[in-house]
Amino acid sequence: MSASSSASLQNQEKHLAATTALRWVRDGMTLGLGSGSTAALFIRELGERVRAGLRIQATATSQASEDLAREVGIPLLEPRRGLRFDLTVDGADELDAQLCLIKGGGGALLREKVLATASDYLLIVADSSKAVAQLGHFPLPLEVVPFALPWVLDAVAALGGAPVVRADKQKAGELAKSDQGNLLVDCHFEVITTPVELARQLQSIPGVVEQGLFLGLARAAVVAQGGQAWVWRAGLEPAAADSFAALP
Ligand SMILES: O=C[C@H](O)[C@H](O)[C@H](O)COP(=O)(O)O
Repeated sequence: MSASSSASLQNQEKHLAATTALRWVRDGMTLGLGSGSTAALFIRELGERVRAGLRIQATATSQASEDLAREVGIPLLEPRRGLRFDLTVDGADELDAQLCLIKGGGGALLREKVLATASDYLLIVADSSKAVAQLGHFPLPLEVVPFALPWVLDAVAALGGAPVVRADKQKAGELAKSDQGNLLVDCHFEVITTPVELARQLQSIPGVVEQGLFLGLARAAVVAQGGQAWVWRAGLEPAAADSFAALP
């Protein structure tokens, strides 16, 4: 398969995952809006439903998703005490059969984890390339306070994570910054055999604001493969998404 037809299949899968998730959004819900290209497809489709009369409110996990939500007419809620989300729909960079995730490829891991934690239901939407037997091939992102960077790099290297400070793709010679103005470090572990232990070790490094392992947070994932959307739940066999009239 050529690179362009594989990218187009991946886009079709992302779109199928996003539209499948949309079927389970109900009037009156308060939603968390994820970040990245798959979540963006969901936000665009959600905007169409809002313009057709669906009543929901939402908070976004990144400035880019917030801008998109505003553009497509989704009513937005500012963060406030007591705010909870019925459902957050977000993408992932990798997911395994236990619904352990790597997130943050787009740098939005901190706000994504805040909203995931404030949500009653985190639903992941993904194309089939994201499903892996073991996490770690995708470099694990960290959000890091700039002052702490050298020592964070030392600590990650000592854990075997081959850290790379992320460059800004748009501005040559500059480093990428998160929405909070922090730096992003991608850790190349290749295989993560003990994610809980690794998450604890990374989170305890001073200066690491957040790390991209999302463990025990996702309730389900819609993984699209070709023309079929599957629902993944931790430890269960994937089931056809069409068999669920409401959130799985
Ligand atoms: O920081 C970015 C997020 O974690 C995204 O949800 C993740 O990178 C997946 O993005 P995409 O849907 O573009 O593959």
